[in-house]
Amino acid sequence: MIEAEQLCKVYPVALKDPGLMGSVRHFFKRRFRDIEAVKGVSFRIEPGEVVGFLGPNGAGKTTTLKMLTGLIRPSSGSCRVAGAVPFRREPAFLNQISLVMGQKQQLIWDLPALDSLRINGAVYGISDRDLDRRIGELAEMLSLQQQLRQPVRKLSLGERMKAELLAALLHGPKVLFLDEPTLGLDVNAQTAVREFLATYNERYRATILLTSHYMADITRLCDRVIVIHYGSLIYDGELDGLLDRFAPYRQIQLDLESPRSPEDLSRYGEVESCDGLSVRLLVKRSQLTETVTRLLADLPVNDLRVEDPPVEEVIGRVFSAGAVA
Ligand SMILES: Nc1ncnc2c1ncn2[C@@H]1O[C@H](COP(=O)(O)OP(=O)(O)OP(=O)(O)O)[C@@H](O)[C@H]1O
Repeated sequence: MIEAEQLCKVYPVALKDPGLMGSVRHFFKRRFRDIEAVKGVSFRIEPGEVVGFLGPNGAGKTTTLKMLTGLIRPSSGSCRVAGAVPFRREPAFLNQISLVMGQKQQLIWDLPALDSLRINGAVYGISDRDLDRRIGELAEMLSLQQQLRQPVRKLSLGERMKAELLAALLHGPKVLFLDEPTLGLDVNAQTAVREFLATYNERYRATILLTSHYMADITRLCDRVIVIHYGSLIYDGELDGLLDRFAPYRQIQLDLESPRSPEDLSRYGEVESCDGLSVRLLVKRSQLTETVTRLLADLPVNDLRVEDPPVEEVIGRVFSAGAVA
């Protein structure tokens, strides 16, 4: 459904010195610098897959999404989405895709969302009957029936994002590109959007490529993740595989009956924190059983818990390692 082959994007950026003299010089002699935002990225996504697209700020995620949706042309390489070349922006292609950007909105601020939805319906040539049915179906899935009659500016951020999703899905796209769909939402609204996307994918088998800085979105929705860093692909595979590979440590949380010094504890593993009775140790996965046995034998342990480090931390480690899968 989505194929990218050695996709590259170079942005020429004008260089201008500050101040009036800088502007004058720039007027007569323009200088440019090339920014390689995406450098030879290749991947393939099958119909119905939900794939997380991860990378630190400036990695090239939005640029890649813009190329896949035909908003910008690749500098080199090629891509196909739903069998079409995105940059040609043919109606048959546009009818099959949707792009939702968390920080951009398409609904008209002063009108009720329902009016914007009717405009979208007309743009996509959806009959009134089909449009009403589709709005009803999606509004029910999003629990948004009441709010559609209010001006968009009066909706909460979460309600607005739900209405944006409704607008983006009116024409029943087969491929959905989501750029930070839960950005800035509170925890409840994030969960609602996430659950809606999971149900939508299950019900309609839509293919979804999703970027998000919230790991809960990724762990709930995506089995597979693609990670890019400085414009290059550094991992494409199962989320679990990524965690196994980049989380070789496990965390042991200890409650002790009598305090021990960090120096004492360092022979069991890396001491992450130690405030007397409560201790957090990092231990290599391969040495976990042996270390737990030693801790229980040597120390007055009241309670012991073994935990995986948070996914955010693991992904952070992947970014800084910049390793290729
Ligand atoms: N229109 C543009 N002109 C020049 N440079 C650009 C343009 N758009 C993006 N860039 C640069 O390309 C690089 C990749 O940007 P992009 O927005 O694709 O990253 P991103 O992974 O989506 O980041 P974020 O997570 O912060 O949204 C950045 O260095 C950015 O400054």
